Amino acid sequence: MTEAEGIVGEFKSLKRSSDADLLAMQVGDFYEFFDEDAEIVGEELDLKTSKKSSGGTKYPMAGVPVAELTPYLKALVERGYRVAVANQRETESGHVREIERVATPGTLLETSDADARYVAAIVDDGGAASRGDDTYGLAFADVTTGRFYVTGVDGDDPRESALTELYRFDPVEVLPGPSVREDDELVGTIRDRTGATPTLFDAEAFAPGAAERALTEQFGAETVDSVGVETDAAIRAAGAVVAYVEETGTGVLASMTRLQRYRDADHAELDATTQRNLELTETMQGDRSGSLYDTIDHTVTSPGGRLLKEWLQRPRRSRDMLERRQSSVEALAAAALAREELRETLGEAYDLERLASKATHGSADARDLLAVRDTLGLLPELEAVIDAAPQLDDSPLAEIVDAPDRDAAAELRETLDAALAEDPPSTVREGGMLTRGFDEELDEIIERHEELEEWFDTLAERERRQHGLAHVSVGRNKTDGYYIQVGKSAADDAPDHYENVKTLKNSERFVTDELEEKEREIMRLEERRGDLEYELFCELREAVADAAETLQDVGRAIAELDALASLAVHAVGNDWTRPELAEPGADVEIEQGRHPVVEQTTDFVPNDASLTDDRRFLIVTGPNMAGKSTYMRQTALIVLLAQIGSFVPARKATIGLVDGIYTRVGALDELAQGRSTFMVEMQELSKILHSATDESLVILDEVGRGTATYDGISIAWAATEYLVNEIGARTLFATHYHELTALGDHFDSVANVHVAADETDGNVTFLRTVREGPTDRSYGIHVADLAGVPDPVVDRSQDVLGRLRDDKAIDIRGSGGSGGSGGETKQVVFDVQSGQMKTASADGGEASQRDERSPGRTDAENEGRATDASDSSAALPVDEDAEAVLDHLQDLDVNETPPVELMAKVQEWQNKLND
Ligand SMILES: Nc1ncnc2c1ncn2[C@@H]1O[C@H](COP(=O)(O)OP(=O)(O)OP(=O)(O)O)[C@@H](O)[C@H]1O
Repeated sequence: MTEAEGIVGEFKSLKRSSDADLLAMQVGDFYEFFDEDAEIVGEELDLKTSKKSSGGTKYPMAGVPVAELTPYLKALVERGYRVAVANQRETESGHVREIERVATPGTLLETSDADARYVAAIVDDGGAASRGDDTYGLAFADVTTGRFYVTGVDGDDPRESALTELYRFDPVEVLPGPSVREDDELVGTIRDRTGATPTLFDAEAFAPGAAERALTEQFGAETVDSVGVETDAAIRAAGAVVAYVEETGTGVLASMTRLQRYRDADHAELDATTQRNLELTETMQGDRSGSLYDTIDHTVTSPGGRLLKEWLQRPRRSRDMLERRQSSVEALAAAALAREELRETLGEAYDLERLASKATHGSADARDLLAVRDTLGLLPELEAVIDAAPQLDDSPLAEIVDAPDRDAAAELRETLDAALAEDPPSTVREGGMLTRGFDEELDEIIERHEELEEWFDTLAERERRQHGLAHVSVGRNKTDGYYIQVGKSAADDAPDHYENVKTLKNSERFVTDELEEKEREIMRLEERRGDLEYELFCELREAVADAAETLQDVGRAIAELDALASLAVHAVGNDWTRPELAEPGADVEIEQGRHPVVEQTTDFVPNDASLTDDRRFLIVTGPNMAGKSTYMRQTALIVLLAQIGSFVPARKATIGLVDGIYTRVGALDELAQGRSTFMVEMQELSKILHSATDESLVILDEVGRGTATYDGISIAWAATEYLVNEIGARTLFATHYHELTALGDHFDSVANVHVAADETDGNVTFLRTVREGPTDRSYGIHVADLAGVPDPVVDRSQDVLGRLRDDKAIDIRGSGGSGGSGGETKQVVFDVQSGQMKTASADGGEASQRDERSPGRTDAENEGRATDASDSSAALPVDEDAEAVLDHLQDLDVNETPPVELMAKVQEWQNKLND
């Protein structure tokens, strides 16, 4: 077998032993890909492929230098490949190659972006699903920082809760458990919502026994017990993630020191839809810029930024902890100079969590350790800044900086300080990383090395003097080693013991025995120095890895200070105030509140919002574009900000804490996912009606808009009753269905407000002011005009609207309209009973039969009269069919009928009436 055959054969058998998509195998100074892998890599990365002969066959081959593997690996993983990496080791019997790791999206350590990279596992509690009370277990590990979270979700809609958790962590790779992987729809939704790559990991790893073993081995049985990972599914998910991280060989298990179980009782529920609707981390268009996070983020470190984002996505419910954050923000807001000093110091911090993780998997170099040293060194500085400012010193900030194990941190810092050279190279094998005085043997080597260097440095001068040589110099290069170089003109004077090794155009190169001996010595020293330094460096790196937990604590303290300072900066710069926090479920009262994002770019008109016992449910009306959505979102955002411990954009605010914020806002285009907009709207409504409690905040924007007017009104009406009677959530409900404002008269806790607009001589001015009571007009046509709808259409709609208002028949313009024949003008009336247009005779025909007191209005009539629900059936025209429909309607229990069924029924009745 030739060498090449051997290598391709070895490649293939290694490849077979792994389930990776591609294999990069080290062959000397290169990582090589062969055969199909070479073709894929060549194509994906635009890499040149060559041919390697093997057993009469030519195989494609592509290679990258060992030192340059990282960017290639990253690019391949980002394109969705799992890449196994086989390294070459020298043994007495030759090269041995073994797969040491598999790089996958979730275990790719070589990342430069600041966001966390989670690998997640999701486990379905098996057979329980059929009993309708299934539980999902979820685990998340960020291999770049060692963070590890685990949870179990159940409740009414565990599937949705599981998806919400996944959306929140936004993993890059997901390991679906055995039954989840058969659930194509779930796996598809996970992929759609998170963009994570699903990986089918060994089903065995998800088995309860194996998973529990992996978990206790990693974190210790006591930790697992005390953290209370009680559900089987959670243990299975967590165990599988541990096993996966171990199997992919990243070597970061050691940095996963803490198992964090988060309980939902600690957090306010904020589902994926609401996070999107409130544009927390990206806008509805998917831009980061213009999101709440983007607006309020003034952090100066990436861990600080990560933490602030996490706070926004996971608001808290504990008043105590929030008030502590508030006090810190308040102190930082008051002490401007100290705050800036603190931020300046924080700005020098490196990402300790990431560095700890790099140290544990052995990829940290001396510069990384220097970064650890310097960042640890910031702790006393931060403490000094806090100590020196009385406001800060009296605040919880002092405890934050004191929380990590300060002695351990100081000790590690000193060790690193005593060891590391000030400007180390990025290589770890060639010496130069450690400082003098750290190791005696190393010092001796360095000293002797310096002596020899000195000897070489002065050699030319000595030779010149001793042998009277002109034009002599001493140099060193890779091929010739050290040499004495003499200019051509003086070469003849070279002494006899000079041995010529090379002739160049203008000079000759010589060596001497002494020079060669010194050269051998300096090479020996350099090799020894490289080895010794590497050895000592590895010990040092291990000491850092051993202190991973301390580093994570310090990193966390720095992140927290940074996030709090960021909140203070924003509060001061935007005139925000500290909200008063009240009991869960208590009143929300906001004076002169503003929208935190819109106020950045607009001359914002502040508004009050008060959700108190006699007005827990606000119906918000007002013309299109008036500012209803803005008003509702700003209320939700102010509550959210209060629940991360931030100040809020308002003159004054009291926030009764919420256990969750639920929103149903606008129509997202989900048609791509094969669901109709109205179906999505109803699913979101259904989720809210299932999940909200009397401690929740609910924001509904135009529920029911996506269907026929009557269905819409009915659903909105029934949902309101349910929210008021059964749930009692604090709610803001914007609607164009003027009919709903009548609910204010029926329920003590329902109140009407409207966003005001002025109309003078047909010109509408939006006042952006929220006033009590329902609106009287809608101004939809004015908005159409603003939007550039052609004048004839705008004018014509004015005309139609006028006729509708006056209950007059409308003439159908043009010819060939439905029922029209050749150019003749027809008249129609809008029959409010059927929701249909009916052709009218010239004298008003059917129109005259209409019941003038009918309550229903069309969309275009929203500005119309309030409905008196109580007499709405009083004078309906009744024929046999209509009577049957009415009977059905009366018998129907709206609360008990699913929306889809309701739709079908309404459709059926309409058909009947049309017939
Ligand atoms: N209080 C305010 N001060 C200044 N500008 C505002 C205020 N409220 C809303 N706006 C601006 O008014 C515009 C319309 O607001 P918004 O979308 O909230 O209206 P809307 O009543 O919900 O409209 P529609 O009924 O058509 O959905 C937005 O561009 C917004 O920035």
